[in-house]
Amino acid sequence: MTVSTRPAPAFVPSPAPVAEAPRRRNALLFRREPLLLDCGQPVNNVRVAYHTYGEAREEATLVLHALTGTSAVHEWWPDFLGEGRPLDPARDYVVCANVLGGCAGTSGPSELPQIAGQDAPLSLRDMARVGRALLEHLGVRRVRVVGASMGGMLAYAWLLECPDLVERAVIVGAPARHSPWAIGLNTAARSAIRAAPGGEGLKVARQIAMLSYRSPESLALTQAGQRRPGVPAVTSYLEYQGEKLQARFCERSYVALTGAMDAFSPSDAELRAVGVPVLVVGITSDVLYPAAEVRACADQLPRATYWELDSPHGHDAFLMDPQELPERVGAFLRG
Ligand SMILES: CC(=O)SCCNC(=O)CCNC(=O)[C@H](O)C(C)(C)COP(=O)(O)OP(=O)(O)OC[C@H]1O[C@@H](n2cnc3c(N)ncnc32)[C@H](O)[C@@H]1OP(=O)(O)O
Ligand SMILES: N[C@@H](CCO)C(=O)O
Repeated sequence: MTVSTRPAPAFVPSPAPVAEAPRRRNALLFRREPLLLDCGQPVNNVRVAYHTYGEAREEATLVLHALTGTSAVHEWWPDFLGEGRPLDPARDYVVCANVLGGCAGTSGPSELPQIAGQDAPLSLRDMARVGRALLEHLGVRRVRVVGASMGGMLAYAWLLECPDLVERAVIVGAPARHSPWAIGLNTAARSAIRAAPGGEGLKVARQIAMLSYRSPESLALTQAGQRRPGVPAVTSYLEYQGEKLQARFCERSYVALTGAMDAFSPSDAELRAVGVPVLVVGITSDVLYPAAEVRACADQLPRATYWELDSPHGHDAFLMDPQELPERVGAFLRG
């Protein structure tokens, strides 16, 4: 593994946003042959919601979103997408799809099989196979993959499941497998959902998760003191974040996607067989996926470059405080 210590190349982002309002589209896939899920269940007619940016080409950059993300990259990663940025629609064909089992347009648990009255478990490899079908639908033959958080774990799944398609990958703030700590946090979140279905549990799940997406230092910087008399700022912050997620996300998707992440467990041999260059980025204050853990996974990849984003803001620093991350990613993608 190479550890990158070089200063990033000069990069001057344009202040201009993406020019046209991008439109979400749907593709109906697996109409004839079903998708065979890893759990053994077949699924026909999988709807995939996706955004594209730039002119259609046979080579694309595929962006993989995080747990509660959507295909609308322009909404959640503006530092990365746009003129002069690492994903530049004037130069690149950028594709992002909502994952199988999500709740932002792609077929979710209510449209997928059940086993013994429970939603069938989904895997990250199932999601990669659906992504491959979308690329075929779009006429894309080769991709550079960029994913953060759950999207980073999904990038590992792409490397293993579709090695013929991926020419390089960027993995930000993600391990190849969940630690007991990460599974424990998700277990507590799912327990909250099961204990209080209908929305209250999802709010608690988000509060638990938010603590793992920030850091002690970040909360000390942003949520010290009281918001209103007698109410610690962090308490009202977590309550508000719980309300916000409950308004925009689905608890069955939350259970399905966290379950898929927890179950993903590629072998060391699979990781050692990855043949393409991969940029792996750890975040110094990430308490969910500590940088050492992210780096240890990079160590398994024969052609990995590792770099660390130095931020006090924890796991979500890739969204809140990316600093020179866009330049690093842009330079790596350009090869
Ligand atoms: C790769 C991917 O796909 S990532 C997917 C992207 N995910 C999303 O876009 C959805 C998830 N969003 C997030 O995780 C966050 O919004 C982030 C990381 C993007 C930004 O985090 P932050 O800068 O801390 O902003 P965050 O949204 O957490 O908090 C700010 C909000 O909390 C409110 N707030 C802040 N402090 C408090 C407080 N003490 N009490 C109550 N409310 C508070 C603010 O008023 C603001 O409200 P608004 O959202 O209505 O404007
Ligand atoms: N905060 C982001 C990243 C979590 O991994 C999300 O809600 O999807």
